[in-house]
Amino acid sequence: MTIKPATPLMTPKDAVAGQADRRKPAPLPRVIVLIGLMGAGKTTIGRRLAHALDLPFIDADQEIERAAGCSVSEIFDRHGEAAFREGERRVIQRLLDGRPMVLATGGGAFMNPQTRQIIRENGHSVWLRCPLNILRKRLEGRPGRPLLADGNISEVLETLRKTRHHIYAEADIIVDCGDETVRSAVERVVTALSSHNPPARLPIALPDHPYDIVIGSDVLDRAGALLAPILQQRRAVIVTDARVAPLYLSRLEASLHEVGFETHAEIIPGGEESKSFTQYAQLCENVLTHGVERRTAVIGLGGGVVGDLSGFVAATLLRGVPFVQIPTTLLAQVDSSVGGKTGINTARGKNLVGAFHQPSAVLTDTSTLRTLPRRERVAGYAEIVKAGLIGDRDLFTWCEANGAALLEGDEKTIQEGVRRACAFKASVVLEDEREISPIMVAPC
Ligand SMILES: Nc1ncnc2c1ncn2[C@@H]1O[C@H](COP(=O)(O)OP(=O)(O)OP(=O)(O)O)[C@@H](O)[C@H]1O
Ligand SMILES: O=C(O)C1=C[C@@H](O)[C@@H](O)[C@H](O)C1
Ligand SMILES: [Mg+2]
Repeated sequence: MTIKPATPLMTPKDAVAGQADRRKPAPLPRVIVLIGLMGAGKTTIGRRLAHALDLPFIDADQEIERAAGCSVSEIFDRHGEAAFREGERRVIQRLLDGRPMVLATGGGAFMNPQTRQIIRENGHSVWLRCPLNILRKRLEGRPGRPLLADGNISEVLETLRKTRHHIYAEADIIVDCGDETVRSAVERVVTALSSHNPPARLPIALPDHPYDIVIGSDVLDRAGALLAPILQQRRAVIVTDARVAPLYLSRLEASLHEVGFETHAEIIPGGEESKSFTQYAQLCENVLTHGVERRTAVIGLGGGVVGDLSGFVAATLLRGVPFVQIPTTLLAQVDSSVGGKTGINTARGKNLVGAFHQPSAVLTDTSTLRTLPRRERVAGYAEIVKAGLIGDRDLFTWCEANGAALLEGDEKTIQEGVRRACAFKASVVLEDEREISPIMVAPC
């Protein structure tokens, strides 16, 4: 079997953040983009933050004013809000060219999907989240903000909160700012930036269906922010089992709700018996009764049984809906969640009815392994060793040096093991996505 060279394991952004070598403390990000409602302090905090980090400071509103030769209010008056928004998008695109800086955006900038994508690709976004009563006090009697020109400030702010907070929640980092001094707000942002530990991303470069395996600790709490840019609809059906649900379902739901997802959960009994025609039919009926559309995602939260069954439901409901895997056993993290194989068992054997259905993303939260019995962890580790034995000498050598720490539950070591095993498996999948070559069909 020929193994393709490993796919790039890190996005440039992760590499900048120091993910390439986990032994070194991550350096602070060098392109920091502040977002949040009017009056949150993006300009004020941003200027001081840039000074503290010895970075240039740029205020997008001021850049737009300079380019237009008039104030934001005058742009709104003369050309209308749509023209301002278009100018804002162009200015931010021009500014974020890789140069290190602290960029304070206007309150509406992050609402534009293209601008969000530019920020995501080129910087680290920080949402300055501030209670509305404080914003109101700061903004009262201060001209220059056209959205507040006519209308009651509290009402305008409440409308903006409703329409914007769930989008701001997609930021890489959220910092709660209140009535403290600007200095302590800056300190808070610096602390958040230095403790920020972005997950590693392993791109699976399938020609027709590329996606990422995102690996990190507490990824579950950021699931909403990670999935919102990928999924076409903020609606999802979560499938999980009776053991996993009390442990992790509410955290997943909370992170999805934070970015405006509507969710419905289906809880199946744990164990291999659930990979049956009966359970499959029941699940399909339940989901259809609840209501599902072509763009509604099915999210499998659990081990291999949940992943295989929910994946098959996703592959077949309405002839296929988007699917997300959130594997919570080590075995599922290194094996069944990679490759798009879904299915159920029949009386004649395991996995005999199923489909290839690649996920839109795999979110691997290694902190969920803390509640996994050691026996299950050993089973997952055996799969990592197997990958090393059959085709990845470096991985096997890595296991010899790090196996004990992994089995002890050291999370950084687990993340590295998962990443290496998934990279190996991904190279096999890229070679032969549908397991057509004879070697792939062999039971290994
Ligand atoms: N702790 C604080 N953090 C941030 N700003 C504060 C703080 N205390 C007072 N302010 C004041 O709040 C006002 C609003 O701040 P600023 O103009 O920086 O907000 P902004 O987020 O840039 O708003 P906009 O989106 O309208 O540009 C300023 O007058 C600032 O001095
Ligand atoms: O919240 C907003 O939409 C705005 C905020 C300001 O920074 C300016 O960009 C403009 O007044 C619009
Ligand atoms: Mg400002």
